Amino acid sequence: MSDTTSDLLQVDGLTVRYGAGPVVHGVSMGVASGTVAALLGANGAGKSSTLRAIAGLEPSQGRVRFDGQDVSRLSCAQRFRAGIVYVPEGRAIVTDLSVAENLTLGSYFVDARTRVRRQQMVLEFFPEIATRLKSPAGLLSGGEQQMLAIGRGLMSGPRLLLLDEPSLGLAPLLVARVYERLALIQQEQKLTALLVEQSFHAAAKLAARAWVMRHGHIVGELDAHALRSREGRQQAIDAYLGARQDAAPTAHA
Ligand SMILES: Nc1ncnc2c1ncn2[C@@H]1O[C@H](COP(=O)(O)OP(=O)(O)OP(=O)(O)O)[C@@H](O)[C@H]1O
Repeated sequence: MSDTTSDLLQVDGLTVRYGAGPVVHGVSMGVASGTVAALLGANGAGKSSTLRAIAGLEPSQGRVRFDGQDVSRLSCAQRFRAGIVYVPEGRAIVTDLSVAENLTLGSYFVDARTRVRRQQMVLEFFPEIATRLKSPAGLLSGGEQQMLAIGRGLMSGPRLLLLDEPSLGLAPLLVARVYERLALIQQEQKLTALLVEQSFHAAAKLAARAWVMRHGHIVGELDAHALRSREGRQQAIDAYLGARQDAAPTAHA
């Protein structure tokens, strides 16, 4: 597993349990500063639980280090203030509030000047919502709501963005559009992000590293080369399905 001192996020032996048995079993991973990494896997593999535990939204065992500091005992609010920002799946925006108000929610604790600057930046990345600032967020299309959810995350000035399945429920064209924007943000803002995806295709274009989860375990790790090769794709699919245990993807660090 990747675990170098240059990693902004280091996770060691993370275990999450809701009832008796764990749904995430001792997961370890590292995300380097300025890179996007992905957690891949089928429904119920434990991806969201892992991401939510890193954000401090689920109780967990193991260690989460952020920028060299052990944040394992910090609350989700303290982790948020440290710069760990979780963008939930399902475009969890406040539908009754306007687009502008939703963006403000993401920057509640910053001064007005910073808020204006960040909003300008977000609207440049997502011009689709720039003309809809006064509309109730619930009237946006699915893709626009996802853009708003990511935009709200960016408003808080994240040092690490935790993106829970940005492609969920979107048509392929919209998935491509959302991922294009994420690539642009990564390029221009040197964003560090860990994203959870079921769609290998979507994540493979953006991520520099990925882990495949199955039944709460990491069963494979892919580097940028493997993510973009046909062979790597097949290995990941096999690992998703548990089809060829002997062919699970291996590290290319
Ligand atoms: N709050 C909860 N209480 C009890 N069990 C839960 C809870 N959240 C998730 N689980 C269970 O934990 C396991 C892992 O779920 P998780 O959502 O982390 O998987 P996932 O890989 O993100 O799946 P999906 O892609 O469908 O969201 C599943 O068996 C799920 O039913």
